[in-house]
Amino acid sequence: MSSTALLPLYINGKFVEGTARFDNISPVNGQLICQVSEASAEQVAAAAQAAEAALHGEWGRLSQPARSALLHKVADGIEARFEEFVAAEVADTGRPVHLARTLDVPRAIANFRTFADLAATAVSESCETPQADGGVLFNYTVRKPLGVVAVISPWNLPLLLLTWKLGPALAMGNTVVCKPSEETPSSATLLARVMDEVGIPPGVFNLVHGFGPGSAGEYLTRQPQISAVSFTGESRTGSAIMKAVADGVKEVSFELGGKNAAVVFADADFDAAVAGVARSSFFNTGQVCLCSERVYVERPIFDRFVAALKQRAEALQIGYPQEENVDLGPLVSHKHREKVLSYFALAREEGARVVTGGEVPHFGDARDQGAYVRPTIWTGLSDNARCVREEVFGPVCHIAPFDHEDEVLQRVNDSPYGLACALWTTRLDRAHRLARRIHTGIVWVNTWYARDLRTPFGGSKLSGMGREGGRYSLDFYSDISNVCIKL
Ligand SMILES: NC(=O)c1ccc[n+]([C@@H]2O[C@H](COP(=O)([O-])OP(=O)(O)OC[C@H]3O[C@@H](n4cnc5c(N)ncnc54)[C@H](O)[C@@H]3O)[C@@H](O)[C@H]2O)c1
Ligand SMILES: N/C(=C\C=C\C=O)C(=O)O
Repeated sequence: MSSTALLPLYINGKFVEGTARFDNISPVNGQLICQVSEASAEQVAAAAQAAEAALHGEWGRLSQPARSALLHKVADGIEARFEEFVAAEVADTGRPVHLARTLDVPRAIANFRTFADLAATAVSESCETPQADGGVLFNYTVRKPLGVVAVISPWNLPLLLLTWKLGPALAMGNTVVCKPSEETPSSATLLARVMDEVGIPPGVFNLVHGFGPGSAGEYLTRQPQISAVSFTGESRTGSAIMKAVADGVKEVSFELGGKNAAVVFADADFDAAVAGVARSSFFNTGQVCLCSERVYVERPIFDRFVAALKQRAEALQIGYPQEENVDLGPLVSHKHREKVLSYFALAREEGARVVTGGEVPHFGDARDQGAYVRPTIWTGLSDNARCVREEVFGPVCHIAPFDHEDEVLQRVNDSPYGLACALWTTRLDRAHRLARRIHTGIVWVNTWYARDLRTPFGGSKLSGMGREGGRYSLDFYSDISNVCIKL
């Protein structure tokens, strides 16, 4: 993309420029990728008004099969532009090309197809209530659109997480105003082109770019037409959004931060556990809410595990996105790297032993102007250390030994977050027993980030509110009514 290009907004079926603009900078080499339109408060309001009007137009009259068929066309449109979406995601995030090709873009396609089909095949509940007079009440459930949904998404899996919300929101007949992260505007803008080409009616899908507080994100949460906010991002942002929509009592679905644990028992398949924890700690340069930043290893194998994970971490290839065997790209921005480096410094202050990493790699080429860090492993910190309790959101984990099942369960649950946990053990009786006692929304056993889109996804405590996935998404993105008929 030319550095003089300007990414537009998409409001009521038209591509328009914002009243201001901001730079989109490559995290690979610090170069300007393009400029991005920043939506004004008036433009965000226009998008919300267009979305409300569209509910009462052609879109509101479409049957469920017709709506689902249109969403399959959106998926077809993404497929037709597959490499363009890969390029957009790679440009903004610096991720390996092979990761965008195997995760981000395929999941965007799956998100639309899965929820188009789930909505088209969903059945509703009914029940009969005998009456004292011999009559019967016949009850049945109806799912109606919520209305206008604000979709606010983060930068770590930009297209995947935007479409994870868009798929069900549109499938259930809502209209949307989307505000992707200021760090990753490109793939959302390309999606607007697909929506336009497919013929999604004007106002059904709207895209506004900008920042959070005092910008498009905050403006969007304060629009009276919004019926619900589906947000993924930091926990403190979730709190701010909750305050913004409180007066209007708007529904919210929050997928927030995490400080997830991996627990490796001595009976685990050792090589599988090492490979699994290397993936769960360093995947996407540690920029996944589900990553394991806390690792607990049963004492008999602790030293051997630390040495093996160190070897794995040091073998990871840090490089340009298009390199065949690249494992890690940069962090998403210099600003985010400053946050991660601040935790690298804090860990030393808190007394960590830096097993590997903890610094910026030197390449001797353009990547030195990027936002790279080395994959990092700490040991030796107490459970109360900030680096063990606070989300870093980078390629880093702290490994601690444990001796007993009840001890490690207490330590895993001793967190203000409750998103995910990965257990590595061949004792499946123990895995089942622990899984129901771990306070997270997701527990993986001998795997990590394996996803079935029909399952509930979300976290407890500071990790979120509500569940999305399968029927949970159909329910969240619906206004559910009971109809009761006296027969
Ligand atoms: N639970 C999950 O499924 C999940 C998934 C991905 C990321 N995350 C979390 O997201 C965070 C990283 O993403 P991020 O840095 O983009 O998060 P962030 O909260 O800084 O920003 C997320 C989005 O919210 C917008 N925003 C910020 N402040 C806002 C406000 N006051 N009102 C309205 N919108 C606002 C941003 O512009 C962006 O589009 C990490 O904490 C990570 O754990 C969670
Ligand atoms: N919501 C999902 C992933 C979240 C990743 C967090 O960074 C998903 O896979 O559907």
